[in-house]
Amino acid sequence: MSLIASKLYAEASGRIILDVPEVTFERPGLTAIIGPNGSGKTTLLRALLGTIPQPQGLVGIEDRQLSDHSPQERARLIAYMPQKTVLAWPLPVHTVVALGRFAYGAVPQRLTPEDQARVKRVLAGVGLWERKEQSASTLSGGEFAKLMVARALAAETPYLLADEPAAALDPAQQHQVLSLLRKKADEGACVVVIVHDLSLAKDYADHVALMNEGRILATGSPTDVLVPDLLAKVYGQAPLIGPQGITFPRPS
Ligand SMILES: Nc1ncnc2c1ncn2[C@@H]1O[C@H](COP(=O)(O)OP(=O)(O)OP(=O)(O)O)[C@@H](O)[C@H]1O
Repeated sequence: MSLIASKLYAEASGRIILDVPEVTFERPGLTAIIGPNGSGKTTLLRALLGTIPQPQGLVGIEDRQLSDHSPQERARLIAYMPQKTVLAWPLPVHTVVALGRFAYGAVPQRLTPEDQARVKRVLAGVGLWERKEQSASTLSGGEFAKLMVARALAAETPYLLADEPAAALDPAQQHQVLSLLRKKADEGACVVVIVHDLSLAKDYADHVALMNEGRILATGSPTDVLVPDLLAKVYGQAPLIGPQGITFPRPS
């Protein structure tokens, strides 16, 4: 089982911002999408989800076109964590996570015992269970990012697309969040996650897709893709790759 997309394409302001003839994301598995700012990572996820219309493009999931699934089926199939989330109302933390159960017919004030257990489990998993009554609008940036992870995990979808879920987090919390996503993949899901920290890609991903100028330049295992020559092509300089991680030297 997998998510297979073909002929994904987008232009903006007369410029090609996405051109992906074919890409496959394995299930189970965790794929890290890496690439410099503006290389098309978010555009790729949005094209997969259909929020950027794809007249020629095809996105197949579980042997059917994503567009053939009803909205409720889609919500049970694929969860999306956007890079920026704005909450319309100052809802308590536990209610925000309960929203992740909507596809199962949950109403926040009347959760089934199964919904309640799931909400508790995911909030505890990101260390926010004690904050369940706090208004989500008062959480710190990092706490809010973890809340979004909890909401996505509450949906229990076999596919999860996450756009920089670790960007606002301190190093320890980054590992906590990536570990949760890793666990989801180990439990059978297809997790596609955009990360900027190449060490996280190396530590947690089964597959890495390297993007540049709207195209996927390379895909493969972290060992295949996270190599100095390839990375230097897109980041402009070769990183230092060692047991402690992948870092870029100060520009001289
Ligand atoms: N609606 C739009 N109009 C004009 N340009 C756009 C539009 N949407 C995206 N772009 C451009 O497309 C390019 C790819 O954007 P995208 O958000 O996919 O990059 P990214 O790799 O996710 O970047 P980052 O790492 O900075 O989040 C960028 O140069 C962006 O400015």
